[in-house]
Amino acid sequence: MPEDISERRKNSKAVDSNGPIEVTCAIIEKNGQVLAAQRGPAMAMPFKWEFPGGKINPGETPENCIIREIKEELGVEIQIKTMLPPSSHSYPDLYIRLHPFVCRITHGRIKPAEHHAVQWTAHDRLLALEWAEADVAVVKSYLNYRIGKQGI
Ligand SMILES: Nc1nc2c([nH]c(=O)n2[C@@H]2O[C@H](COP(=O)(O)OP(=O)(O)OP(=O)(O)O)[C@@H](O)[C@H]2O)c(=O)[nH]1
Repeated sequence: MPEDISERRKNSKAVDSNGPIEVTCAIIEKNGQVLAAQRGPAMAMPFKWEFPGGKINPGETPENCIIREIKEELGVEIQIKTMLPPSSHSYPDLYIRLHPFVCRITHGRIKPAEHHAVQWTAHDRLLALEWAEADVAVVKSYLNYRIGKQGI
């Protein structure tokens, strides 16, 4: 991976306190589609679409974080296929860095515990969704990755 987050966390408290909140997200693939998740009405950015995931806990690797978050949020186990480059975004009150993992489900049936809705979405429909701002760059990065891999 391009950057060792836990190493950076250990080495620099100052960078940490001013740096982005590190968030993992899962781009879960199945049959040429991707799972998008819709935020609920009571959440920040209500009804925006995002990739399931969440904040990296202290001492946790990004890989362990995404596996834990997907179990908590969707009730399934995943296998990581690859990771895409991290993508930073500043909201007015929040600075985050998203760490996207391309994954597949290995066990279980999806049962969303936190999201308003989830939707399998074809690649050519992805950009039509109303994504949380930070995710637009992630979607584009994913589509470029797919084009580079095999064409879509
Ligand atoms: N999980 C996730 N969070 C995203 C995405 N895009 C994006 O801007 N975010 C933001 O990143 C932050 C992640 O927080 P979260 O609420 O999902 O993480 P969490 O479950 O660990 O949080 P919590 O324990 O505080 O509830 C939120 O402010 C969320 O709005 C995305 O694609 N996936």
